[in-house]
Amino acid sequence: MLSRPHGTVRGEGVVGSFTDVDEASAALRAGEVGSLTGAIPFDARDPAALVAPARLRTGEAPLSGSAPLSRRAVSTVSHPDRDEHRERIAHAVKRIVAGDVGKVVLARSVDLVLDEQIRPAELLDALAGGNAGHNAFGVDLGAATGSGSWLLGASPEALLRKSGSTVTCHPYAGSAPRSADPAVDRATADELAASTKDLAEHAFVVDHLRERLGHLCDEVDAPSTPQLESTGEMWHLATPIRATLRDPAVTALDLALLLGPTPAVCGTPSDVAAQIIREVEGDRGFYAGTVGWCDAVGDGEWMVSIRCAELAADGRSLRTWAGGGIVEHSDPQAELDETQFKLRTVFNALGIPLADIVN
Ligand SMILES: C=C(O[C@@H]1C=C(C(=O)O)C=C[C@H]1O)C(=O)O
Repeated sequence: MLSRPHGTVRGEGVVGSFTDVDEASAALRAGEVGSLTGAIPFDARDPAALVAPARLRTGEAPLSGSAPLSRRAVSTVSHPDRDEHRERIAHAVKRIVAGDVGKVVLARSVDLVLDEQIRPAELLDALAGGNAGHNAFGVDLGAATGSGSWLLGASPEALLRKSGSTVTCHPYAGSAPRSADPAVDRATADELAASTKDLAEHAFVVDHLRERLGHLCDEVDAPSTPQLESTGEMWHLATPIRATLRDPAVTALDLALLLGPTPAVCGTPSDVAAQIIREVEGDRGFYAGTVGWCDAVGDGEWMVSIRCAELAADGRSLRTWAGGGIVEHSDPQAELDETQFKLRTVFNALGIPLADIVN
């Protein structure tokens, strides 16, 4: 299920499931399945959770959402701890200065155990209620992987949307926290829009998308300056990109594999950044991959899987993540703080104070 400001897409029933993205793509192309929905991990070679639903229901209004839940955390542990995350950032800055990589996105995860079980639909509604666009997604990972877990989130970032020969992307990169004080909130946003460090961090993503889209599209239109956009918790720099495919038969799923993971969640050059992330963080699972859908004619929408959590089959254990782009002028403490603010999306939906993180 994907809730977006322009409507909701819901897969109902399962007629097939795939852990191999290429097999899924081939089945769609051959007409063996009518549509695909689900999640692709950060490393697309790892098992995906894609299903062919019996029915793809489109065109419903965005989820109206609910108030936050009011759960308590029995335990809340961060991997790595804050000191180590700062050290990792300082080390990444050294590698950037040494010329090994231009940008790399480093993330940390937080494991929570709740006092009481939650149902995936409850968390989905709370996530949708936490942002003005009612962005939210929920993917049953068990349908393809057998794990019985769900990936649930409120990502504001569209990797791509494809309709006919038109592709739009809406990358986010460059971040600052929202404030309850309107004057502070505005000043923070203005500072972000003028920050050379954040503009540079953002440009890596737009350059990547221009280059990748250029392989398949005649025209790629993007404004030269990003715009400010907000979620309930964060301000971001965002760029609306629009391109026209030479061959409209290219599917939204093909495009998701071509475009992601972008330097908003990986880095530049992509292969070097991905290697650093694997060495430093290990396996990211479904975090920073993509979730979405693709129909029989290849239209669809795929979101970047951030501001999300994996809810285990027991309904009480969750893992959430937050990361940030590291560039030459990144400050380890500011980057650590940024991950704290980003973690609020899931913590706020659960009704758990961030201060509950023990390390
Ligand atoms: C990596 C995350 O967010 C991404 C990184 C951003 C940044 O570094 O400024 C901004 C938005 C997202 O593209 C996350 O939320 O975990």
